[in-house]
Order: sequence, then C-alpha cells, then structure tokens
Amino acid sequence: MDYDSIFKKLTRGAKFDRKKYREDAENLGIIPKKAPKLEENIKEDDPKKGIFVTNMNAEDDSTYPLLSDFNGVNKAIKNNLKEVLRWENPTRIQMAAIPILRAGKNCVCTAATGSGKTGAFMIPVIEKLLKIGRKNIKDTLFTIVLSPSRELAEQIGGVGRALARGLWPKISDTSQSDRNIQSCHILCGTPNRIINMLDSKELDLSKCQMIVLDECDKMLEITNKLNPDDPKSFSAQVNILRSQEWVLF
Ligand SMILES: Nc1ncnc2c1ncn2[C@@H]1O[C@H](COP(=O)(O)OP(=O)(O)OP(=O)(O)O)[C@@H](O)[C@H]1O
Repeated sequence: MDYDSIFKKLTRGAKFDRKKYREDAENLGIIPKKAPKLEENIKEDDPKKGIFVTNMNAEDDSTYPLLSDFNGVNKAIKNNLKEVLRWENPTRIQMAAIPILRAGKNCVCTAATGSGKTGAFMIPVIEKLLKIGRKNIKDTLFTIVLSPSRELAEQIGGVGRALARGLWPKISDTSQSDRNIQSCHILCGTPNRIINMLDSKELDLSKCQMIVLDECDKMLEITNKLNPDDPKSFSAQVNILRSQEWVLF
C-alpha cells in the first residue's frame, strides 16, 4: 500500500463522520475492506463499545489479543503509570490498540473523547524506543505526532513526559525551546508548525520511523494548510516516510 497516497487522500478534504468512520475509510481506500476488525471483542454493554481499531496491513490477518492489564508493559513505564499518572488498568482503546502498535502495524483507531487515546499510542511508542535502545537511537527524531491544535500537542507532550519520567526518551512539543525540540525522540505539534520547521530546516525527518495523526477527522478540516500539490507541503515532504508506520486516531 502506498502510504503517501493515503495521506494525500486524507488531506484532500474528505470529511469523516465519526460514527461511520470505518465505512468512509473503506470507501476512500484508506483501509482495505477485508481489514480485520477488533470491535467484536468489545462486549455489547461496554460503555466504550464505539471503539474501532483496525490493522491496515491487509496481507496480515492475524488477530491481536486485547491487552488485559499493564503487567506486560515495560517495568519503568508501568511504574510511571502507577506513580505519576495513577492509571491502574488500560482503557478499552488502550487494550485494543497497544498490541497492534507493538506489532508495528499501521492502524486506524477511533474512540470517544476522553477514552485514553493518547496513552494508546504513547505507551507503545516509548516501549519501542526503550527496546531499540539509546545507543541505536542517539538523538534522532523517531516519531512525530500531529494534532489539530497547539494546546492538544502540548497536552500530548505532557502525557508522554509523564510516561517517560526518569527514562532517556525525550518527548517534546512545539511549545518547548528549539534545543529541546531538536534533540527529542518524539515530537508533538500542529501540521503548520511542523511544515514551517521543515521549510526552515530546523527539523530533519530522515530517520523518523512513525507518524501518528491524532484527531485525524479534525485534521481534515485544516486541509488548506496541507495542500498535497504544493511541493513545500507537509505531504510532499513526508515522502521519505512512505514506508514507515502510520497510526491514525
Ligand atoms: N488507563 C487509564 N486509567 C485511568 N485514566 C486514564 C487512563 N488513560 C487515560 N486516562 C485519563 O483519561 C483522560 C482522557 O485521556 P485522553 O486525553 O488520552 O483521552 P482522549 O481519548 O485522547 O481524549 P480526547 O479525544 O479529548 O483527546 C485523561 O485525564 C487521562 O489522564
């Protein structure tokens, strides 16, 4: 699958209705029609039954068991979950999305506001960094998280820093100093700010392994800032991310 064209489709002004997200995503060709679903694993009476998580890798029809608790999470992160954030158990979206992200699959996930989506992608991304190791990662930017507003980017950065407290991975957002931004491993920001930083060569995405689009339905409303036909656009510049991991929330 050509992920650059997925991104172009996403940014071409198609609007998603959250309720029929899967249907829209299938009709747009963003996810394959026979992509495995996980919704069936969610009990009918579960208040979060509106969640939808799918692995976009059509050739892979393995099912990923739900994460039942935080016991299998990296010990240091687990400690921060308990001591810093005071999260005792994963939410449904975390249960469903973490195993798929751990397996390095591209995925599309939706869940209600306040259902814990930030942790659903931040926990496995930090785990991945710890697994690869500081020596191999050095100071390269590993993941970018795009969100529709600056406030949201700061909030996501804050959750990331809480999860990684006392650990080496550096999580920054575009409200932080240039020095912090340029040496971080996970950067959260709005598309506009990231495009400006790419234009002024303040940011290098050449080693970036993963792109997370948070609130991607809202991101579609800012398509004018993401014109894929403009050679300076973000979409044009992320061509280098073509074969990397994509996670849409
Ligand atoms: N596993 C968990 N246990 C307890 N609280 C959690 C857990 N995961 C997230 N939370 C808390 O739930 C709240 C909502 O989380 P978060 O902002 O990630 O949700 P969201 O789905 O991204 O919401 P939004 O759509 O508004 O961005 C936060 O206060 C967060 O600290």
